[in-house]
Amino acid sequence: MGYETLNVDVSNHVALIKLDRPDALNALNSALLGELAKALRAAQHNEKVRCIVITGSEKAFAAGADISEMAEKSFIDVFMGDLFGPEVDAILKVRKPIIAAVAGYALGGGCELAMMCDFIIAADTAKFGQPEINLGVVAGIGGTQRLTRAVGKAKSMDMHLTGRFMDAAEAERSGLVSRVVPAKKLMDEALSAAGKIAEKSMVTAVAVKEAVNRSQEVGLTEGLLFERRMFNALFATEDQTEGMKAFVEKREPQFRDK
Ligand SMILES: CCCCCCCCCCCCC[C@H](O)CC(=O)SCCNC(=O)CCNC(=O)[C@H](O)C(C)(C)COP(=O)(O)OP(=O)(O)OC[C@H]1O[C@@H](n2cnc3c(N)ncnc32)[C@H](O)[C@@H]1OP(=O)(O)O
Repeated sequence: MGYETLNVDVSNHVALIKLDRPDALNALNSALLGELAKALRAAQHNEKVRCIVITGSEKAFAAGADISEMAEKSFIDVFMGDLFGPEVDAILKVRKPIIAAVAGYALGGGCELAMMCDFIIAADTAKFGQPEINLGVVAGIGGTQRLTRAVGKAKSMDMHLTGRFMDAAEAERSGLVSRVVPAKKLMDEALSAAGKIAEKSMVTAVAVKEAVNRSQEVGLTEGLLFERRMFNALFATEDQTEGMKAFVEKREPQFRDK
């Protein structure tokens, strides 16, 4: 499947999706977003794919929505056209784990895209920001909500109001990213993590993703109940039987549930 604005490669049960608009620092225009939605749907439906990695270039994961494209839009265009709504639905419907491998700029929609992934591995060159205020808008696909949940009100308010960027070290300290690696090792680290996930039980990985995401949506009591029902349910799977039997028999499990 050919793409104009992405490079997609599937190997070792991992789909690597590389944003490829280098001249615009991977600015997220409608063409790229349409192709990204298509690539994510393809990865979700491809039985060979068990984990997804989204990355950009050394200089930019994505420098945000494409400003030149947005500059032409009116209120009616964005309000009645549900600008970016379908694309956001596309990524949030993906049940397989998605890792964001971020080097360089992840700004505005680029930071929001990374935060919609399940976790972020950052190069030491990564710079995160929600500088929409400079353009006369607020973040439009989750920046004020997900960044605040990730790093707390103070830092989120600071970044949204001043438009300042957060470097990789601050992003790790703040809990926005799960780990920081030297830029040259970013892809090795991200693909290694994705490979490890791909070796796990698929049904269990999907359950983990749903349970952890639910913690961002509900209170503790409801979240604990959801987790408990998910734990109970997995005892109905062959992977739970195989996983626990393999441990007792001191051998590697051979997971099979999709
Ligand atoms: C299917 C799944 C998808 C699910 C997720 C959906 C995502 C949807 C995305 C839309 C989100 C909308 C809501 C969002 O909150 C709104 C925004 O994102 S607003 C944009 C926020 N970003 C910015 O404000 C950053 C703008 N860029 C800069 O400040 C600077 O470029 C920089 C990043 C600091 C780098 O500076 P420099 O190194 O000096 O480089 P240049 O500025 O010269 O840039 C090089 C080249 O790239 C072009 N460019 C850079 N950023 C953008 C951009 N955001 N849009 C368009 N073009 C951009 C720049 O114009 C230069 O091009 P040239 O002039 O050389 O032709």
